[in-house]
Amino acid sequence: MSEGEPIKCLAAVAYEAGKPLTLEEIIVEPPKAHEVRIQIKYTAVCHTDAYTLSGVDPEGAFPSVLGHEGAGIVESVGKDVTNVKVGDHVIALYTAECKVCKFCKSGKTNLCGSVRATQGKGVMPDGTSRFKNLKGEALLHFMGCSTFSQYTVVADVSVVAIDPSAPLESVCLLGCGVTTGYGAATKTANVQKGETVAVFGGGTVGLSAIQGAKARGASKIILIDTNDEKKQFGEEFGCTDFINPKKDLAPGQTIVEKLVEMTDGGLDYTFDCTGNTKVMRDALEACHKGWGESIIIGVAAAGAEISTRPFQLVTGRVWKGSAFGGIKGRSEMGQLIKAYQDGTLKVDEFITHKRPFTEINKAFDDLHAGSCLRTVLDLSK
Ligand SMILES: NC(=O)C1=CN([C@@H]2O[C@H](COP(=O)(O)OP(=O)(O)OC[C@H]3O[C@@H](n4cnc5c(N)ncnc54)[C@H](OP(=O)(O)O)[C@@H]3O)[C@@H](O)[C@H]2O)C=CC1
Ligand SMILES: N[C@@H](CCC(=O)N[C@@H](CSC=O)C(=O)NCC(=O)O)C(=O)O
Ligand SMILES: [Zn+2]
Ligand SMILES: [Zn+2]
Repeated sequence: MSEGEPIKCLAAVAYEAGKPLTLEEIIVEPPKAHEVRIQIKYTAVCHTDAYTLSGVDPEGAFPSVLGHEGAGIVESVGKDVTNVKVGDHVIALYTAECKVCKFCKSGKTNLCGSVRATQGKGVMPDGTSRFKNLKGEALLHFMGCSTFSQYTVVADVSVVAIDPSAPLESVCLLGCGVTTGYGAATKTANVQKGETVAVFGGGTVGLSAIQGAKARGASKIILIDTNDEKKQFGEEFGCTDFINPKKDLAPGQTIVEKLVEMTDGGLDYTFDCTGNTKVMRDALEACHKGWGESIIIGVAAAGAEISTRPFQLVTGRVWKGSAFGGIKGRSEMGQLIKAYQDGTLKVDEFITHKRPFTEINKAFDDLHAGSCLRTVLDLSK
């Protein structure tokens, strides 16, 4: 029984920006009150992990244990934890849901204020870390999850129990990418039957937005990606058209002009799933005058800013953002799991690569290949 005791296990530690992760044994302390220790079984690598490791995230701090798209089994719980118990199958939530804070009670957002401040500093709500290396140096947490470790500790508001029959190897993707894109289309934008949609960036997030738009019966779903390999993926998830702006535009034509021409004046909804601020501008300006809404999902580096002519907004286009697809993790994850089990939500189709945990640095390399959507790492290997 490891309950109440520190656990020594394998983790991938980010010691320095821009450097590979170091696979080493670390010590994971037992959970304190309102904390949960999870044995992580599977984790995927999201573009945001690479973004933070690259050093451009204003909240990125080192040394830390990255990873936020993971699933596992509760090993032990601290005092006063009531929402999960030992043995539960769980998904870690980088967007907490406490159900009692101003945000949670507002009915207007899935953002939760309960642990966000300490989460952004890489510590648990009491201001300390549960991770240390074998030299005794504290290691920071990441996004309230730190799934690149065989064991992690999270706040109780940052974890949801799921149906144990759902394969953890697949549903770990609901911890970020799939939920984010699908929710952005079905919740944040709330796309309706017959509406038109353009998605910039055909990674897991963009393809999930396409999947959500298709589920809602969108009449036209255009995927824009600079990589032709994404056309086939786009079609598999439901896009009706594909544009590679590097080669599919007429001489002198802009992507905005092309999209406006294809949609009788512009899109009802556009989604940025690239993190590129120039793309964000195009996505806004490709919206229909009077009502088109552009949803920013992509994460941009420290110092990057968006711009457009205010006239674009004066004339009725709307700029919005979406975190974790607007999904409240503890209340709504069950519905997504069920949709996956019913076969109405594609998840397995995003797993293009599988690797043992010890190959985690190769999984970061995989991200740069057009053929890779997600690499799932098995933490038992
Ligand atoms: N708001 C939120 O809650 C979340 C945000 N994110 C963010 O969403 C973004 C997408 O994540 P993910 O799907 O994992 O990332 P990927 O890198 O897998 O997907 C991005 C896609 O956009 C393509 N792309 C890059 N530049 C352009 C461009 N100028 N025009 C069109 N397409 C382009 C990329 O092509 P290529 O590979 O050739 O560069 C790639 O196919 C990231 O910024 C990530 O950090 C992720 C999860 C949650
Ligand atoms: N830390 C960054 C911002 C990073 C960011 O925007 N994260 C997204 C999730 S990305 C998942 O893969 C998000 O949900 N943000 C909301 C939040 O509360 O963090 C910075 O400081 O710019
Ligand atoms: Zn992510
Ligand atoms: Zn809350």
